[in-house]
Amino acid sequence: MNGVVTKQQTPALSVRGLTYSFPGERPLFDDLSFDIQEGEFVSLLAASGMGKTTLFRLLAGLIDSPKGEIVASGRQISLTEAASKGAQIGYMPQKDCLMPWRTVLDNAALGLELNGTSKRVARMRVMEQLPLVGLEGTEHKYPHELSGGMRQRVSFLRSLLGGADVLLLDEPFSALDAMTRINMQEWLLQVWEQHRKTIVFVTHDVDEALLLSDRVLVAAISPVTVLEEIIVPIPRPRKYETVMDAEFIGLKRQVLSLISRTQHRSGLEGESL
Ligand SMILES: Nc1ncnc2c1ncn2[C@@H]1O[C@H](COP(=O)(O)OP(=O)(O)OP(=O)(O)O)[C@@H](O)[C@H]1O
Repeated sequence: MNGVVTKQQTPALSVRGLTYSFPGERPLFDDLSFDIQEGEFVSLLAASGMGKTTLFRLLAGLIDSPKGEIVASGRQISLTEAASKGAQIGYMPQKDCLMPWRTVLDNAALGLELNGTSKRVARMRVMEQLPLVGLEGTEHKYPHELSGGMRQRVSFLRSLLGGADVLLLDEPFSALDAMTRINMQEWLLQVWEQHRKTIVFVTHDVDEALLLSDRVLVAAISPVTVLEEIIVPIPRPRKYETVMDAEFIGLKRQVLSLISRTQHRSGLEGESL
C-alpha cells in the first residue's frame, strides 16, 4: 500500500524528488516521488492547505521548483521546462475560468486555438464534441447563462480538446450542490470510460475519490514526503450507487484508517480531510 508505484509500463507522468516551499513558508513537499500510469484515473486526496493546487501548478509549469524533475510520456524533463510542455499536461483549475465575453463554442475552442488550430476547425471540433458533454444547443450561450455544472463541462471540454496527454483536474466539482455533483461524477465516469485519458483528480472527498479512480493517493501529513496508495479494484462501469456496496465501504474504511494511522504516527491526530 506504500508510496511509489512500480509497474512495468512507461508512466504517463513521473515526479521525482519534488521539494517545494513558497518563499519564507514551511515546506509543502519534501523529496516527493510518484508515478501515474497511462490511461489511469488517479485521485489525490488531501486536506485543505496541504498543497494540492500548488502541486498541480508545479506540474503544469505555472510555478517552478528548484528541486525535482518530471518524466512525461517517457521523456525526462526538469520541472522548470514543464511550462513549455503545455500540450502534454492540461490543467483545469478549481474555478472554471471561462471568459465571460466568449460563447460556449468559443470558450471550448480556446484550448485548440492556443495549440495553433484555426478558429474554423476548432469550432468544428467543438460542435462535434458538444453532445459528449451534454451541451448540444448551448453553443451560442454565454457563461452567465449556464449552470455551475454546465460551466464545468465547458471547461472540461476545453481541457480535453487541448490535446494534453495528462489532464489535471483540481476539485472541479467542489463548488457544486450535492445532486449536481453526483450527476457530474457519473458524467465524468462515462466520458473517461470513452476517452481513457490519463487523469489526475484532486479532491478532499473520500467517496468521490474512490468512486472515480483506479487508485487513490493519499497525502496524510505535511510536508508531503510520500503518497500512500489505495488500489480501487471495483469493476467499471460504475454508478453512484456503487458507494453503497460493501466493497466500496470496505475501501472507504481502509482510506480513513490509513489517514488516521498516518496522522497518529506523525502526531497530527485530530486533523482531518
Ligand atoms: N502564492 C503563494 N504564496 C505563498 N503561500 C501560498 C501561495 N499559494 C498558496 N500558498 C500557501 O500554500 C499552502 C498550500 O496551498 P494550496 O492552495 O496548494 O493548498 P490546497 O491543498 O490546494 O488547499 P485547498 O484544498 O484549500 O484548495 C497554503 O498554506 C497556502 O496558504
